[in-house]
Amino acid sequence: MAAGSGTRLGHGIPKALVEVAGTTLLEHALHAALTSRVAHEVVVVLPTGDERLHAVCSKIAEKTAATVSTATGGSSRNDSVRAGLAALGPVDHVLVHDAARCLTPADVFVTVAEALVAGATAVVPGIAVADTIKSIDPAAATAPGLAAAHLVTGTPERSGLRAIQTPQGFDARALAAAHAEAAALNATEAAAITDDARLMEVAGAEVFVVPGSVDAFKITTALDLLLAEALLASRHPQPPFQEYP
Ligand SMILES: Nc1ccn([C@@H]2O[C@H](COP(=O)(O)OP(=O)(O)OP(=O)(O)O)[C@@H](O)[C@H]2O)c(=O)n1
Ligand SMILES: C[C@](O)(CO)[C@H](O)COP(=O)(O)O
Repeated sequence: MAAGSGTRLGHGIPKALVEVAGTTLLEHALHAALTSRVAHEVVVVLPTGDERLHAVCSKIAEKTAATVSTATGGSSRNDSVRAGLAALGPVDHVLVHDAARCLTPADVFVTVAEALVAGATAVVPGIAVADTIKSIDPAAATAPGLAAAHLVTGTPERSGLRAIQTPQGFDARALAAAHAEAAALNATEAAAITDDARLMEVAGAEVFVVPGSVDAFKITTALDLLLAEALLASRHPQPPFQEYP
């Protein structure tokens, strides 16, 4: 998924085109996906008409035996996922990945794919939560003199929480059906669906969490980009990547 605008990153270009260690986020993401060898077909969902990102996909397509094609994303991540699914050929399983999580190690793709092959309908990578998480009611009135404060409504037990990442893996037909049902959601309901696994939960499917990676963080703000640069400096091989499986 590479059709986002990268507003929070603030580079004024699609986030997938932003570079880390001289290579675009998109190429980093595709490098991991292709290195994992779990996919024979890759559909890259891009912003409307961005030739630079199409050029990245064309360059990579020449270096891999996998089929690499593109689709045009929509105004929301869910719209973009639907566009990608529509462009995919007939498959049993599908992994949906955020290009923004471009440093996700290849073995996370393998872990998700293996769980699908073992029979899971929906599988997401996740990591333990380091912070204490509290729920709030954003709509509740704040106390006088506490304008920026929100009343805490609960503290879920941290051991029962996971920070969820991508790639998220699914039975392809089940995911397509869940997305078809989601088209009937109103804007508020749709905005509450922040990952594909939630759609599957709403559709009544069992969703399993498998181990993710701290390297699979989502590049959202400038701080994340600094972290990505530091992480890449510790990795080998360094980009640019010369070949793909
Ligand atoms: N309409 C959209 C929105 C998001 N995405 C993708 O979904 C992933 C997660 O989205 P996010 O991190 O929010 O990316 P942006 O939407 O680009 O970021 P922002 O919200 O800051 O604009 C990203 O890989 C992004 O490219 C997408 O394909 N289509
Ligand atoms: C799909 C996701 O990366 C799982 O954590 C996350 O929900 C994407 O959120 P965003 O607001 O669309 O970046």
